[in-house]
Amino acid sequence: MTATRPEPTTSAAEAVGLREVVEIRRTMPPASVERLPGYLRVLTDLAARGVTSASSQQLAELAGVGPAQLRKDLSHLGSHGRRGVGYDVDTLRERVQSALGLVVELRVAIVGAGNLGHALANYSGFGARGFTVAALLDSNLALVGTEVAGVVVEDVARLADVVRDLDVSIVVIATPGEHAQEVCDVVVAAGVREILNFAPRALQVPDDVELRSVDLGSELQILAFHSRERSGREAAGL
Ligand SMILES: NC(=O)c1ccc[n+]([C@@H]2O[C@H](COP(=O)([O-])OP(=O)(O)OC[C@H]3O[C@@H](n4cnc5c(N)ncnc54)[C@H](O)[C@@H]3O)[C@@H](O)[C@H]2O)c1
Repeated sequence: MTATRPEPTTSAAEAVGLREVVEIRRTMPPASVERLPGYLRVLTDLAARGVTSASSQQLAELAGVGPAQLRKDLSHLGSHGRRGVGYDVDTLRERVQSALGLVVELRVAIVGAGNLGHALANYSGFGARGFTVAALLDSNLALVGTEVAGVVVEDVARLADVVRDLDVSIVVIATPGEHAQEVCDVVVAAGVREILNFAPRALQVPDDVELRSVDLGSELQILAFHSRERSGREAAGL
């Protein structure tokens, strides 16, 4: 494993302060939290283009939300745009990053180095959003020792060591569904509290573990439902 630990960045933490971050997390409505990654993406793009300030109208348009919604969400961070000037892009970006806990780069391990594991490990966009794929693990010994995107695949039997040694805080499960719960149990036992599951299984985790599941198939089915509904309405002349 060649990955080195990232240097902690303190500027964002200083900008908001740990106690304030805890308070923001406690009081911010979950729906507002869900929109923060979108705001962060917009602010990161603007900063990369050298834009230093932006109005709520501009930010809202880029993020695909209403300006009133955006102002309300950002007010939970204690950020209020200045009339005629708007928001300072760098300061707001630091606040959003800080509220999301991205003051240090978070280290992710992917369990399952198959098609999906490869695709995720090769995705170059994580770095810009505060994540490093630090480890890739698999039970297939033919894959162990091979390299994907500069990361050497480890035996999943070493998961607890890898989590500890590489300071992994988020694990992505990309194994077949029938193995996902056993993998999940090992991940939880290794002390990981944030899990992103791609396997088509409803996983059971303790209350203090945050589990999110991604299911592109369900998303497509929902789009298919809307497509059918629209065709039906059009056919009926409604
Ligand atoms: N959520 C989505 O939108 C979405 C999209 C694509 C795939 N998937 C799911 O992601 C999973 C992976 O898909 P894929 O195409 O990469 O499959 P794949 O068969 O190419 O890869 C699965 C990998 O998991 C490994 N594995 C099996 N059991 C394991 C265990 N106990 N511990 C560690 N590794 C183990 C296998 O050796 C293999 O390398 C599947 O469950 C699939 O249904 C979900």
